[in-house]
Amino acid sequence: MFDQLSRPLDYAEQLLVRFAALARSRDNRELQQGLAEAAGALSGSALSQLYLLDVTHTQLNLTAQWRDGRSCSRDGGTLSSDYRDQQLLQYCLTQNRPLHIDDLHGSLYQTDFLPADAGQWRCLTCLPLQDGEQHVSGLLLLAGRAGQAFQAYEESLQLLGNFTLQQLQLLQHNQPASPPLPAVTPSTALARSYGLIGESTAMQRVYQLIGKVLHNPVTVLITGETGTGKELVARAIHDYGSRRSENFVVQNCAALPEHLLESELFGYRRGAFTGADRDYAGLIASADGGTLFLDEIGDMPLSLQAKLLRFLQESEVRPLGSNQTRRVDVRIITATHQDLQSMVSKGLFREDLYYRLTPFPIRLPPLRERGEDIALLALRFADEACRFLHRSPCRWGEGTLQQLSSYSFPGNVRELKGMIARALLLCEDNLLLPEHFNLPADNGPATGMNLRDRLELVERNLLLDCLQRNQGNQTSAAQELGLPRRTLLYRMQRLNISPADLRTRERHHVQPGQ
Ligand SMILES: Nc1ncnc2c1ncn2[C@@H]1O[C@H](COP(=O)(O)OP(=O)(O)OP(=O)(O)O)[C@@H](O)[C@H]1O
Repeated sequence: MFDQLSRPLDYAEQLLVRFAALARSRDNRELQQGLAEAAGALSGSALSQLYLLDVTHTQLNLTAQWRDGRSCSRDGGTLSSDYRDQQLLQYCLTQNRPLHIDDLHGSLYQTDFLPADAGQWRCLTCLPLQDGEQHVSGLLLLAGRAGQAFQAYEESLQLLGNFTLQQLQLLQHNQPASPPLPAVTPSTALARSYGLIGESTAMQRVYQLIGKVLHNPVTVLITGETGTGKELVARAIHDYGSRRSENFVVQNCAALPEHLLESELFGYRRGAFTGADRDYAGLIASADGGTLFLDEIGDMPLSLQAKLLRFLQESEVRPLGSNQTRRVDVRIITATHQDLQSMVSKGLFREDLYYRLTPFPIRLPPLRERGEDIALLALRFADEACRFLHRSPCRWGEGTLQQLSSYSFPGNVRELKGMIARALLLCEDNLLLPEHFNLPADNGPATGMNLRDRLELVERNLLLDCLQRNQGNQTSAAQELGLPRRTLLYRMQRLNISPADLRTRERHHVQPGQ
């Protein structure tokens, strides 16, 4: 474990001291901060961060940070981040594999979860951490401004991190139960809601549908706008179904370029392509006996769709570079915010795959169709957040919940959850008032576009601007954006940007900057 270190005995001694200090700690925050500090001090990294998953395992929160020799957990206001937008963090969590990046400038991954830094971050190591039940529940991240090798610390810091997570679990078990929620009496409906919040008729219908597929392996397609809880439903089907003791594996099909997605899903043999330095079984094989959740299935490239269809028909995988197939028993759940049927009619999605994926669709209603759930969700999220922040339960000022309930939430439940977390940090004396939610005066669904559509529009315009500035030269545009060229091409393909778009734009627009 210590063979790559220059002074292994000194290091082992310091490591023991840190283990002992963490074992003595009886306070959640102190434990988390203690781990971040220990990881930074032991590895000599300029930055160390600890991320922990919330109880639903869908939200990743930055809970402790140690930077340049001091703790700074409160630096950036709220430190929560939705990890689905952070491919690097998501990769380590869902694959349970450490990731080392020596040169962040040439990397494919976004790293905007790192604090802004004048000197810029050069290298990074991200380690998945497991709790007492061997579930991946957090991440320990190290970053440096100079080229440093953190690999040597991987094993020992992972042990220290796993130990800390187990200590946190022990502390939690010993804590008294939190007081009951005001005004919300748990109803029988909640008991049948598979961990999801909502008592509206629309959500009751969703619970009924979930109940129908728990104990059979039918393929399920979950549709709905962004942030409506699609992944949560997929997890519920797995967690409450007969496969719960096996793996639940998640892959976002929009998160990786085609060739990477293919090798992630189907695996590869050593030497199958440059960089394949070992055998890798792939996600489908690792979900054997369990469930594979393919999010954003509408973004899966056509050639890969053919391969997925073959897998669905034959239940066999063949890793890249291998001529041997392996039989697997995997339940597939897919999700999309797109209209797959119209994609089929436009030739963007295979019709045969569409029929294979949709024997049992579940549509998740947007929050504006179940306004009566908003207050319930808000109360529960506020309670969870107070517990997380070690505060007593908050109070709600007059009219606050009513005002919240009349907002149309383009970002759905995710937006509501973020709003509550922010309001709790802004409020005084634990009293939530309408002004803490920063709701726009007029919030009609005026544009008809949801958050994702709006973000895509911004990204599309940004890429077109940059391409136009570089006279359509993709290499220079990629350089200006600090992206590898293949990432730029991949994003252009996703956003349907073609040379014709650029020509049309040139005819109708003045040059950017003029
Ligand atoms: N009914 C619900 N009860 C409790 N929490 C919910 C519910 N619906 C969504 N959430 C929370 O909202 C956030 C977004 O949920 P989730 O990621 O499952 O949505 P999604 O539809 O898969 O989003 P995307 O389309 O962006 O992938 C998560 O933090 C999740 O825990």
